Amino acid sequence: MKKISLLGATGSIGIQTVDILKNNPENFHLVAFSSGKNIEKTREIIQQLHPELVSVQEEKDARELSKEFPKIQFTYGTKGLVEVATHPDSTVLVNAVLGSVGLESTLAAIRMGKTIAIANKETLVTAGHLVMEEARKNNVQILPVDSEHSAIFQSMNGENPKRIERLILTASGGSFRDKTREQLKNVTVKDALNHPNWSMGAKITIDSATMMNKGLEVIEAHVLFNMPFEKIDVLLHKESIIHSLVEYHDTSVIAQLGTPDMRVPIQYALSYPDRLPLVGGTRLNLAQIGQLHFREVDFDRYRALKLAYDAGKAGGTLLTAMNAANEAAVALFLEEKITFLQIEEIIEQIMNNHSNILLPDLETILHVDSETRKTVAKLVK
Ligand SMILES: NC(=O)C1=CN([C@@H]2O[C@H](COP(=O)(O)OP(=O)(O)OC[C@H]3O[C@@H](n4cnc5c(N)ncnc54)[C@H](OP(=O)(O)O)[C@@H]3O)[C@@H](O)[C@H]2O)C=CC1
Ligand SMILES: CC(=O)[C@@H](O)[C@H](O)COP(=O)(O)O
Ligand SMILES: [Mn+2]
Repeated sequence: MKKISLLGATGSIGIQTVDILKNNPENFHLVAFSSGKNIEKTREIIQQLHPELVSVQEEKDARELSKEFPKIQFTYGTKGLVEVATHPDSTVLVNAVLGSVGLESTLAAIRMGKTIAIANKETLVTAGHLVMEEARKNNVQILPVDSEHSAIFQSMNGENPKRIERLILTASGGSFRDKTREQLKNVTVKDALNHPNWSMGAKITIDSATMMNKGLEVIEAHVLFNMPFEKIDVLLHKESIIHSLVEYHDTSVIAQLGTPDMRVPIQYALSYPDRLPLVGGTRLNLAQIGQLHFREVDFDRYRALKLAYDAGKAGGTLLTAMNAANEAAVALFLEEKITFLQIEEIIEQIMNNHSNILLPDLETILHVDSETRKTVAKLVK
């Protein structure tokens, strides 16, 4: 029986994780979870899985819930995320919270020796070197949940990492993959939220449309698999059936395939090194699909992807600034305060004006993160 702490239980990844836990009560037990502002969903999860500790975003919600559920302990805010992540009874942390707010709790859980199943890519982008260094020191495994990284992880199983020639991340191209840059000028939030293959949270769906999602994933792959950026490629593959590939030095290419269903990588990270049957999973029928398509990525069309490679190669606080600028700009786009193309313009402006600090400590990262968000807010006023 694995005992689980879950950050971001009310989100897209969180809800799918909860489903897996519900379907496998003999394998997993939810000890503690966090949510944000969705109190209805928080109640539902409490009633279904009876955790010991729950953290919400606002203090007032924690107070209200503790009246309703007197046997459960409630906490809130950033300290609440840390309390959930470090609950003494859990051995695994599933980090499915959105954004760099997940950083401190991840580091705290690693210091407690917990296995980390990580969907929260912003944490790995903003402070990958700190996370991996802490994991090494504490002999902790960081297991990928992101579909591409899970595919790479599965394609590396039993292989010697020194024999890898390159990692190939597949990209669907997002909601606007068939549009030119000219056509992107007038796209709406509603259009951008219409991902062709995946049903996900709003922020990552916009990231897919700008291709910043793939940029964050290139950096995530560099961090998780210790691979230089020159050996990480992106390949457009509109069907999202091949979830990513690893090419070896003997020219062999090993990939992981499947119908687009995030429950597969989530469950694999939870059951690793075993595999469990997926309740309600859809089997891949390649004969029915008939054809898969591949295309080289155009860095002029997908400027955000180029910016992410640039930040990745530079390293340091430029990564934090890029990530925070993206988080802030996407939030503004979702509030209809800026246009779609302004997202990458803002990121580029922040990156151009940033004085980079290499190998930053946690305090520096948190400072750059919050200052960048303030600068973006001022730029848009
Ligand atoms: N969705 C997907 O299929 C995939 C997602 N990922 C990554 O997983 C992470 C989560 O994505 P996704 O599930 O789509 O996101 P969602 O927006 O659907 O969910 C985010 C979760 O985080 C909570 N949350 C947001 N802000 C805060 C905050 N400030 N404090 C505490 N909790 C907060 C939300 O709470 P509430 O809703 O209650 O307010 C919710 O539980 C992201 O890093 C994303 O890139 C990676 C691969 C695929
Ligand atoms: C499901 C998942 O892992 C997402 O990150 C997905 O990859 C988004 O798809 P694209 O970024 O390829 O459009
Ligand atoms: Mn992904």
